[in-house]
Amino acid sequence: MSETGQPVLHRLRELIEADPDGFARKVFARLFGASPALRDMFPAHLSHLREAFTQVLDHVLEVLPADDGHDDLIELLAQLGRDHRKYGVTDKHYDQMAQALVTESAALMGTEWTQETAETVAQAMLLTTGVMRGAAQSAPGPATWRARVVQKFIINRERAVVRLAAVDPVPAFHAGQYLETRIPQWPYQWRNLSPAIPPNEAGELEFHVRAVPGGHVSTAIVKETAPGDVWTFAQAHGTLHVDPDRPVLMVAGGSGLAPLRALLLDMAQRADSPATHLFYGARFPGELYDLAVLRELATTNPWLKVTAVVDEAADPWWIDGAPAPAQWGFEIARGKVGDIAARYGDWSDRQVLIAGPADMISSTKLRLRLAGVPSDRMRHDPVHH
Ligand SMILES: NC(=O)C1=CN([C@@H]2O[C@H](COP(=O)(O)OP(=O)(O)OC[C@H]3O[C@@H](n4cnc5c(N)ncnc54)[C@H](O)[C@@H]3O)[C@@H](O)[C@H]2O)C=CC1
Repeated sequence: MSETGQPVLHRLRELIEADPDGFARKVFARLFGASPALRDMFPAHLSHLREAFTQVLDHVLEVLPADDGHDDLIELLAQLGRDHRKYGVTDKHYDQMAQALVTESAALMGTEWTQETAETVAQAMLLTTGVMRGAAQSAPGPATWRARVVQKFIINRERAVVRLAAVDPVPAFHAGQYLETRIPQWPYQWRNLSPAIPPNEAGELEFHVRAVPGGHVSTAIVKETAPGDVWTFAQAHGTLHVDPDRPVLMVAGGSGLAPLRALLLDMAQRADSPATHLFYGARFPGELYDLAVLRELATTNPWLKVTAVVDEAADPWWIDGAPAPAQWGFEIARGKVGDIAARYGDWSDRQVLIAGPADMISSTKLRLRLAGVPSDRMRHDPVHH
């Protein structure tokens, strides 16, 4: 960035900050005016999109004139470019976006818009969209791929297990990662879902889903998904993994078991799996439906130990006829799964993997840190509150 460029981008940032959403609205109006078909690729309500857009733009205008942070900015923009492939965004749209950004910046800067200002702003916007476009172009594999629902099991009124078979070639991903997922009932919504089995050559996928209160997509999966539905997947993300040279502590809350289960199934196929203790928590005994599978895994894999944890001793009326978890032979503790795990023993030499609801992840981390586990040895997926 040239020295004269710095104040220009600072000034533009300041002007946008006065009404970021208004600026975003005008940029998108211009963009969708140039490419009406693009509007159809996004959800009906664009407030989230505008919010994400203004955050990124603010970050760009802050970091570009700064002395450092450029590498992280480039990586962020590259990731954003790869993320946008699933919306059908093409090269032409990046040109239109850069143009819309420059035109709206000019309108906002009014009399401050000189030839030099114009050049600085155009350069910044072309760099931003150029990095996104470049990353999208060089991303390996297709933007999206599909799989068909072949089976669905209703566990109880809130939970279901869904099995799918891929209809397209499956891009490489690892056990423990999560996939950007779209279901036909909510065609514009993407959600991150963690497969509960490792990727395999047959292209089989399995998901364990709880209909979270107010969650449209998870509720549709539990209530409406049926064999024959075609789901669309985009990128795989996440860095949950097991290092073979250190014993493992896993803490799973509810459907957070999914990625850890995929890792355990993967570990069961290897010879060098480290000693692993899994704490599997649910609110009620009747929700510990996966203990049968874990029993089988633990029986054939002596490195695995499982402790089941429940919040409540008895099931509510709506959990009816679930098998009693004691029959699987695991110890069953009562309390919050993270508290029980932290109190159970000395984990200071362990690598720790945590998955589950956001509050469960943060409280489990805190407990374990107080119990002597270094933070940098605990892994979990990004948490969105
Ligand atoms: N990769 C991951 O980390 C995954 C995360 N999830 C997340 O899990 C959630 C769904 O899980 P559910 O089955 O509904 O779990 P749930 O609400 O039934 O809770 C299950 C366990 O988490 C513990 N827990 C819940 N809230 C807690 C809190 N505030 N503090 C401490 N412990 C708490 C409970 O004690 C229980 O043992 C969704 O929000 C979903 O996004 C789901 C799959 C994968």
